Amino acid sequence: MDDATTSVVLASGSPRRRELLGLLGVPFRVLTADLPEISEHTDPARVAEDLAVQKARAVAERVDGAPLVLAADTLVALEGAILGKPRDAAENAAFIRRLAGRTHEVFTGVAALRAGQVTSGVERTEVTFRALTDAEVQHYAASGEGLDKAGGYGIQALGMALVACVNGDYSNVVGFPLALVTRTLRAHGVPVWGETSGALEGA
Ligand SMILES: Cc1cn([C@H]2C[C@H](O)[C@@H](COP(=O)(O)OP(=O)(O)OP(=O)(O)O)O2)c(=O)[nH]c1=O
Repeated sequence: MDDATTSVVLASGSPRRRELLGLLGVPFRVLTADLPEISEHTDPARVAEDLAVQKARAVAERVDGAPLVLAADTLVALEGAILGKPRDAAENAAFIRRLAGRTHEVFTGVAALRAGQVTSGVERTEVTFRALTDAEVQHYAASGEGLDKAGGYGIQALGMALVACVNGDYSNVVGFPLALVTRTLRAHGVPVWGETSGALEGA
């Protein structure tokens, strides 16, 4: 397969997504587009998928040739409410207080677009926070770690200390569900881990 059909553009400014896509051994470049994260949907799974498609489309408009443009969007849902990124430390503390002692869902939508053809999917993981004291909530919010993250926490760093249990794909919580991304890349003919076409038939 030549380079034109296997080249991948990651439509994301997230360092986590860059790192996780790197684990799959897929060469890629990064291109981002600023867009307001607004969806006409209300169901969290549909919102995450829709925003991923919007991000992929916005970047695809700016690329030459026909690379595969890959985008993702992560959000946290608690009892029907969607928690995006907190505006400041006070809102971050409010998010963490709401999540404490409860189970919430993390949805990441993944979209892949090439030459106007888009495929998309969504992954869901349940995360349960342990009960937290007010001092713990304040300590975490003051760290600033959660400010650029959906739900106001990062499970891959200090936020790990808030978590009692994870049910589902861990990489989905970090923002890039590797099993779904692998399936998506293969469906578009992009080899993962240096495999040759057909080497992992049916995987
Ligand atoms: C819940 C959780 C989210 N996150 C991150 C993943 C996403 O980067 C971010 C959610 O915001 P997104 O809007 O999904 O992504 P982004 O703005 O960081 O990057 P881009 O749109 O350019 O791709 O929250 C973690 O890193 N750890 C976590 O535990």
